[in-house]
Parts: sequence; structure tokens; C-alpha cells
Amino acid sequence: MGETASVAGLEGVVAAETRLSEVNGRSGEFTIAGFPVEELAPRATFEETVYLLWHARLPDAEELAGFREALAVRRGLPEGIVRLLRSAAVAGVPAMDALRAAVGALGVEETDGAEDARSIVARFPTIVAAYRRLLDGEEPVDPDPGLGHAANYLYMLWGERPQEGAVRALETYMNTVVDHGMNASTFAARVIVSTGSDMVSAVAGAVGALKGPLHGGAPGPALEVVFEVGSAGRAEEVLRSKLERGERLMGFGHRIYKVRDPRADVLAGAAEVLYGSGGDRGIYELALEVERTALRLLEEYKPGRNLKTNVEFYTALLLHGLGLPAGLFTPTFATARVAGWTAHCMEQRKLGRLIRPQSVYVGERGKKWVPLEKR
Ligand SMILES: CC(=O)SCCNC(=O)CCNC(=O)[C@H](O)C(C)(C)COP(=O)(O)OP(=O)(O)OC[C@H]1O[C@@H](n2cnc3c(N)ncnc32)[C@H](O)[C@@H]1OP(=O)(O)O
Ligand SMILES: O=C([O-])CC(=O)C(=O)O
Repeated sequence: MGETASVAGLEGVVAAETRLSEVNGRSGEFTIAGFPVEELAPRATFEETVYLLWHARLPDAEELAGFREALAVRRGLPEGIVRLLRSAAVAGVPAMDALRAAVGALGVEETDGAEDARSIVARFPTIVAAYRRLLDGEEPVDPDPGLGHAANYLYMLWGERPQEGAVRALETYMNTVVDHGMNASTFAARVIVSTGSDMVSAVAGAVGALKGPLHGGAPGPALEVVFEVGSAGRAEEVLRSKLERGERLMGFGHRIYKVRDPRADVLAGAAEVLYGSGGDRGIYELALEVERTALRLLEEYKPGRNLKTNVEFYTALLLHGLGLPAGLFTPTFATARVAGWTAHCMEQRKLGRLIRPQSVYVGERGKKWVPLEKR
């Protein structure tokens, strides 16, 4: 092969054609299967959004009822997976690692992609909620087939039926983050199925990619910073010292968005409603001050980089407002994004080829073997 320049982080490289979602980083627009995120996310149920991704259109009433039912009947976990989660909880395994192990242990149906996708998406919240309860020393709560996907997740976490406002906030969140172009975890999933491998393997790999702090692992640390700041007067001092030490501010910056991430506004709207009706209003106000200070300081320390608020900052605020502990932020992200991963797997299978980019060799050549005793 001739010499080819490498592109650090594959920035700007187009890796696939997709009809699932479009991220426009210059105008700050995000489209999910034809719908602007701000149009779809606050209105749709999660089941409607998943149906839209998988079928390229919204369901009618009968199709939606059938789809809800199809997910609801697949929520239960095989006994082996519950056993696996119990031992992981005893060993104190972090939630994303337990999720990855549990997903990896799901049986591969391999009859058709749609069946795999339904049973994987249906079981994600059950795994996450059961594991959270086991970590807290409580028994898992069985899914309630009478509840929608998001409501049932909260029910399995808390053991009581959630209020409508909480369900709406969670559905808005899950719809907002369900997919996002060729993000790292989605790309990982597409690479795995492109080899002809199965969807369970692809989703387990995607969970591994999502948990990193530069991707889906950011909201926990973003909230920690708000707590570390503690009061509005300390925002400048705390954030400045982080930037002086060369640390990144979690929840800010994005590979594609060079303007504000439009999902931040959708989640800010949902958070405003959630905190407006009570809850920890003080932390919400403080977070807004932290955001303002962070944006100002990022412009000062990284001029011209256009580092703006990303989805994770408001994810942290919204999920905290819902009463979720920080350890559940990334697993909850995964319970939404898994619908996008499976949609991409199906699309990749239909349209894609083996994904196999190139590397440029920068090592030495022509070396001579040296026997062990002479090294
Ligand atoms: C769901 C999601 O995945 S959304 C993203 C969630 N991740 C975060 O919030 C983590 C914080 N943000 C980041 O680390 C980055 O902005 C990323 C990983 C999201 C994007 O990274 P990239 O596109 O690779 O940008 P890159 O790492 O090249 O950074 C460009 C410059 O901006 C700086 N920078 C980028 N983000 C930040 C940040 N949050 N805080 C401080 N500096 C930053 C980098 O240090 C670099 O500066 P330099 O050129 O002077 O060395
Ligand atoms: O698109 C990205 O690179 C990261 C992101 O915001 C997401 O996955 O939601």
C-alpha cells in the first residue's frame, strides 16, 4: 500500500451512511429519523422513539400497543443472569462492568436481528435496576408489564410506581440520548457486527466504549464538580484551578458540536420543570452558575476552541433531579442508547461492509533476530 496520512481520532472521516440520526455541529441541530430533537424528545414515549428508529416511521395506535407489549413480555431475566449479578454485587463490581458482563451473558438468538434487538432493549433496564438494588443490599423488583418502558425502569429501581412528572422527565432524557450519529460506542457496535458477529457481542462492546469518561462516563464527574464548588462564590476558584492543572471540565466540549449541544437545551427544559416542582432547587441554581463560569473560563484558557456545554452536563442535573445516584447515570444512558446501537447494528447488516480502516506503520523495519542469550 502507498503512504496514507492518518487522521488523529478519525476526525472528519465519514464511516457510514445512516438514516437514523444527523448531528450538525456548526448549526447545532440534531435530527432523529427526521425529527428535530426538540420536537420529538419532550413528546414521544420511549417506545415510540425506538419504533421510529427501527422502522423509520412512527407507529399507529395498534402498532404502538403491540410494540409496548413485545418489549414488556421480554423484560424478565434468565436466572443465570440474576446469579451473575448477585456475585458481582458481592464483589462490588462497578455498575457498567456488571452491565457489560450481564449483557455478554444474554443468549444470542441469531434468528433475526429484530428479535435480538427487542430482547436486548427490553432487558437493559431490568439488569441495571436489579444490579442497583443488589448493590444496595435489596432484592430485585420484578418488572410490571402494565407499565411503559421508562416508568417500569423507575418502578424496578424504587419498588414503587413513579409519578407522571418523573416518567416524562426520564422519557425526555432517554429520547434525547437514544442515538447520536457515529459516536464512539455506536461506531464500536457497527465495527463488531460488520465482521458478521452477533448483536449481543456488539452491544457488550458498545457498553465498554460508553463507560469511558470522555464519552458516557462524563455526567457523574460533572455533578461531582458542582458539589465540589458547593456555593456560587467558589465556582471561579474551583474551575480555574482545574484548568490550571490541565484538567478537562466534564460536560463541556464535543468533537462535532462547535456551538451549544442542542440536547443541552432539551434537557435544561426538562430539568427546569422537574426542579421547578420541588426537589433540590439549590443544586440546580448552582449548576447554572457553574456552567456560566465554565464557559467563560474555557474561552479564556482554550480560546477559539469553541468548547461549549454538552449533553452530559444537563444529563447529570436531570438524573440527579430524578433522584438517581451518580453511579446510575452512565448505566441509564446505556438503557437509552442501546436502542440506537441495535438500530445501527441492523442498518450495518443491511447496508454495510466489513469495517476495516488502515494504519500507517511508523515503527522500524528490517531488524535482525537476536537470540535470547545475546539480548
Ligand atoms: C455523550 C458524550 O460523549 S458527550 C462528551 C462527554 N465528554 C466530556 O464531557 C468530557 C470532556 N470533554 C472532552 O474531553 C472533549 O471535549 C471531548 C472528548 C468530548 C472531545 O474531544 P476532541 O474532539 O478529541 O477534542 P480534543 O481532545 O482534541 O481537545 C481540543 C482542545 O480542547 C481542550 N478541551 C477539550 N475539551 C475540554 C474540556 N472539557 N475542558 C478543558 N479543555 C478541553 C483539549 O485539552 C484540547 O486543547 P489543546 O489543543 O490546547 O491541547
Ligand atoms: O457524538 C458523540 O461523539 C458523543 C455524544 O454526544 C453522544 O454519543 O451522544
